[in-house]
Amino acid sequence: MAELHFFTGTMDSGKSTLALQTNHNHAARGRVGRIFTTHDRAGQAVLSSRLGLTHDALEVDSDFDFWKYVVDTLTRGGRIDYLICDEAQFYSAAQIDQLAKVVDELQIDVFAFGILTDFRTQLFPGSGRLVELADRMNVLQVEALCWCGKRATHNARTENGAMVTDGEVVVVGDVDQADEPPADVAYEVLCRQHHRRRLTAARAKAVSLAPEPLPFG
Ligand SMILES: Nc1ncnc2c1ncn2[C@@H]1O[C@H](COP(=O)(O)OP(=O)(O)O)[C@@H](O)[C@H]1O
Ligand SMILES: Cc1cn([C@H]2C[C@H](O)[C@@H](COP(=O)(O)O)O2)c(=O)[nH]c1=O
Repeated sequence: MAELHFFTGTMDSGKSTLALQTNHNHAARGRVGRIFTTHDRAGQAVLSSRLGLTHDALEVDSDFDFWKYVVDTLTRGGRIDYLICDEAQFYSAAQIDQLAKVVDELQIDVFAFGILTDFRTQLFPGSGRLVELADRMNVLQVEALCWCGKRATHNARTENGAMVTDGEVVVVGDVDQADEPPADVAYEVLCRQHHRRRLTAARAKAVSLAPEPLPFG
């Protein structure tokens, strides 16, 4: 039986790497797949992993119809055994419904990868629909870590080094590896407590270096 799989984790937890590995393993056994992504950091129509691997992909724009694409391909004699769908948080709820229909009606496996929540801690529409519809939901085993050492569960956005909670939902960017000077817009993965307190690594460092008044008069 084909299934709709959803693999999720924070930014930088290895989702795109796993997407490429999944494709590699299925292709190595002679299965024929299609790779989709949207708004990848590396540009249009490419799926990229921070480990350096990339693969050509089909770019999913807002009016792309997965059901129509697959049915058209099969009707023209093409073969599709599975779909790899990266950055699935950016897909619309309707596109996730199309993926579920592809699984149920055409017995084609779908492997979707994406972050659950945005920089405001709210579910992306595509991810929310995947949580509702997926046969299997898997949280990535490689844990991204907050600066404090706890498991990172949230994606923070920083602007010029300061964490923000207002702005456009979709802004392509990368995790800020303590860049100096900080990027205009970057991301940092945090545990919930430090996301709530807006305590990024840079701010925690600044606070810890601030001179402390002695407890004497
Ligand atoms: N230089 C490196 N050496 C080993 N692992 C790395 C290196 N750079 C990145 N990684 C691994 O790659 C992961 C990010 O992979 P990626 O697939 O791009 O993540 P995601 O798609 O979830 O944002 C990191 O969590 C880390 O485990
Ligand atoms: C939290 C958040 C992220 N994004 C963007 C930033 C990146 O381009 C992708 C996530 O990619 P990754 O492979 O999981 O690192 O999403 C965004 O647009 N809005 C957000 O709130």
